[in-house]
Amino acid sequence: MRSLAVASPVPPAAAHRRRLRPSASGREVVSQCLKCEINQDRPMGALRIGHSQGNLPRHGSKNLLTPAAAAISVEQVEVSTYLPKGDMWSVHKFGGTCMGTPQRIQNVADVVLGDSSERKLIIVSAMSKVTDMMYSLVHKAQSRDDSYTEELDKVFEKHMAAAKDLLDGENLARFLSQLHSDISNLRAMLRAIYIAGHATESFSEFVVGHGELWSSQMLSYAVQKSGASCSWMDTREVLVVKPSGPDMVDPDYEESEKRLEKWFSRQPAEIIVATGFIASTAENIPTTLKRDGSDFSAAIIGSLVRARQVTIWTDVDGVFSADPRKVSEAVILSTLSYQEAWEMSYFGANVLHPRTIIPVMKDNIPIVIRNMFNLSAPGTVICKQPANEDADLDACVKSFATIDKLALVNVEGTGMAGVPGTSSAIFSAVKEVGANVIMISQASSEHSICFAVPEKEVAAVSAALHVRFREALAAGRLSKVEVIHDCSILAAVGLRMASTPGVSAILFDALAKANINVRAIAQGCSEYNITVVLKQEDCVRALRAAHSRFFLSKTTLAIGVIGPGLIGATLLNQLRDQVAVLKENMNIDVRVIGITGASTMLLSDTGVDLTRWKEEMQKEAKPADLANFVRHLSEDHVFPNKVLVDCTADTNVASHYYDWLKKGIHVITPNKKANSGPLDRYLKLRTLQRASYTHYFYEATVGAGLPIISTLRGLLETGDKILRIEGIFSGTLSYIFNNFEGTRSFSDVVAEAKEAGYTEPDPRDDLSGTDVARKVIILARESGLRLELSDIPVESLVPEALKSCSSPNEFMQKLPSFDQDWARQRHEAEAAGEVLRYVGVVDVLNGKGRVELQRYKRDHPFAQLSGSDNIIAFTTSRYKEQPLIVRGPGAGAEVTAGGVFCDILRLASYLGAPS
Ligand SMILES: NC(=O)c1ccc[n+]([C@@H]2O[C@H](COP(=O)([O-])OP(=O)(O)OC[C@H]3O[C@@H](n4cnc5c(N)ncnc54)[C@H](O)[C@@H]3O)[C@@H](O)[C@H]2O)c1
Ligand SMILES: N[C@@H](CCO)C(=O)O
Ligand code: NA
Repeated sequence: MRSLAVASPVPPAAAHRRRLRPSASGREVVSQCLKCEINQDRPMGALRIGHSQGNLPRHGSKNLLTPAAAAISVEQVEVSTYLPKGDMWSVHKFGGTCMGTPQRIQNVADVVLGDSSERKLIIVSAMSKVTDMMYSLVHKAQSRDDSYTEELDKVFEKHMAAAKDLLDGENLARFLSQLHSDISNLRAMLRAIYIAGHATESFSEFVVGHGELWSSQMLSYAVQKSGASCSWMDTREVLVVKPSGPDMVDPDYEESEKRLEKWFSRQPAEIIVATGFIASTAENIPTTLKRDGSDFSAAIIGSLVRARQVTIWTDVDGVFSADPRKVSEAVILSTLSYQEAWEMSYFGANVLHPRTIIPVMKDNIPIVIRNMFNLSAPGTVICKQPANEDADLDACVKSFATIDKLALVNVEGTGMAGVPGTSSAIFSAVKEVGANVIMISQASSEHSICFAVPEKEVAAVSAALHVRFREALAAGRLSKVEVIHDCSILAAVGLRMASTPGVSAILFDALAKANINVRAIAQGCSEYNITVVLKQEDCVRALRAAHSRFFLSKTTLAIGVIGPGLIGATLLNQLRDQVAVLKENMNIDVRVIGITGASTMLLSDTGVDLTRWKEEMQKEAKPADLANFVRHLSEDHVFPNKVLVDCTADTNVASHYYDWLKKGIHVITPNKKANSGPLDRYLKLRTLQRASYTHYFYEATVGAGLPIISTLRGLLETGDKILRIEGIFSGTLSYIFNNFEGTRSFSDVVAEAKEAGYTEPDPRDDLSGTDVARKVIILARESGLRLELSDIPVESLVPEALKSCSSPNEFMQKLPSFDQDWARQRHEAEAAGEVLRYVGVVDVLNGKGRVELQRYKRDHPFAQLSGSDNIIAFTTSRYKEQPLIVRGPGAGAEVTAGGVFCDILRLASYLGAPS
């Protein structure tokens, strides 16, 4: 910690002897005549000050208003108390909302008293809305609008009411007498402005500064009530500033420090409550610190006393990692470097104005942003970044910000390369039309240069460039001056970011995965920001994608479940039981943000409560509308990665996969319809999948949760050659023939399979062999064969007479009449020492597939199955003598939903989740 800069050589007793008491009129601190003071120029001289009220003083030829609109006389006394500096001081600034009501002012007093620092300097803004009221008074008076008088009355009443609530006894009387006097001075002054129809800058600055005078006096009395030693400071006596541009001032530190020392020598209280916002010029004309003035006051004063810390009290918990209105998952940052705070405020983040940071930055004084209305929030500390802070990649990025309503201008042509002066010519043309260039990017080939300007300025810029480069364009040295409208900037802000390998990769990867196109990129050498230009319509999505990649769990998936039937519902329940574990162990944040059935749908922005999705579905659901459902998933939420899980058996739903993938929505499904549908559609879908960053997984379409598709992929991708795939692919038919024994009837066993959840929604899809044929086609296509479903000869087990049944129920009712036929077939096989098995074959060598009922000897592996077992044998170049066999339950709710869940995690890991 820093040591004391200046210690007091004078014992405290001496200090108190010289201290000025509050004047009879109620001013806690009596103003000194600054002009005389300057003339006398006695560095350590303290002043004894007389005080009279009501007159406007005259200095030289100028009609001046002293800080408190009070005329004063000055006489000298010797210096007795020096201003101590350093760690003993803490500075607090309370904004207008913190001072909004008497109760809040009392809360502020309590916070001040609760700070155990040895010395405290408290800077306050005017009560909320008062500064605006004061500006409006001036505005009305100079526009000769009589109503300024009523407005002045309101200002008076507001402060009187607040004071009556907050104070009592002598303090109240003092405050009210001062308030009366100030208001009557203001009335006179506003009258003068009204008559003149004009207010000079110093007149209006004088008027508006009263809000701070009153709020700070009330606070200082409130603090005094507790018996604490507290003085009130009118910072116009201390803070000296000089104009440094339109609506900007620079502090004069040296002069301010001198004046502060003198002020302190007269009032060496432990707590000083001071006005924010107001100051005076070197000529002692009252002025203000302009926008965000009180923060600036606090920073300057903090620097003058070399404070331990400056705390800015406001109504938010601290500085957010992104605009919380756009990114609901934005987090409060615990620390920020001064430069990061600078960058962020440039991008419009509600941080401190950059100039507020400068005074404290030079002394490395931390600024803490705290919430007055949530004292438990630790806030954000803005300080010098410790050099040894661990270089965690993610920690490099502190926040994201966006700027909308921009246009990119692209100047292109071969005549630019190696020609010095082109960029100067471009930007001087831009300057002539007064446009503000927000970002510039030029690739080193020098054939083009592009820059971003506000959309409203681009027409003028473009016209100016066309005029400036008319000849170059005509001669073809420049090929075009192009404008790209409706752009936004996304900026990532962070110290060391630009110099840490991998940060931009993560950023661009997140954008790519969210399917966002980047139009231009700029990264300064300043290390503090990477700027990308993108289409405005993509901007919020890009912001969320980038933000969630760096700030949320590493991989966030927003899921839409279509078809909460047997598999869909089971999946939702499995997710319910596992999401917390995934978040904790794998950093995967899974949110189901929509569920749609055939008739109703449930939408959520942040995630359905999976413990009660069924009730919600009944209570909150809207009529199902797939287009709206998909729109919700692609637009209405903060999550960058979206996946639709199709748990229907619907061909129509499957026909949308292509469009969804194109929109950047991943697709996961146990529905076989897309992969076994028309070949051209299938190929189109797969081509798109391969060409994009969007994923399509369908492991559960074959063998339910068994690793069939992934095994086949593994073989193919490592260069093995598939010769033949053969197996029992139907859980239903496996179950039926495994259990069709003894005295049991065929129809009973089918009903059992249906009951167990093995069958398709319509069991005829299983018995007809269609379901198996679809699986054969899926594996055949996966192996490279270009077959249509109709190319697969299928032996159907559905009796001809039942094919036309109108419903699955009717079919099930009529099935028993065919039990006799089935019993006969089975007995014939048994007599030969064989069993019936329904198999599918992909004959890759001959480019064919088939599905048929076959008889196998009792010792054949296909005869050894039980339950709903699937068995799939891959014969390949590597597995030629003995096939690679995958066996296990190949249907049923839990295993199928488990297979779909597995695909969801596969997706998460493709998107960057840890393995
Ligand atoms: N059951 C299994 O063992 C198993 C195994 C592997 C694959 N599959 C496949 O899983 C899928 C679901 O099977 P299931 O057994 O859960 O069937 P199911 O009939 O129980 O569920 C399907 C659900 O989808 C709904 N639905 C139908 N059309 C819809 C639409 N257009 N929009 C929204 N919802 C719609 C239905 O109302 C129903 O709730 C099927 O494609 C099936 O082939 C099932
Ligand atoms: N009905 C199918 C579900 C698995 O795709 C079966 O029985 O195998
Ligand atoms: Na599978």
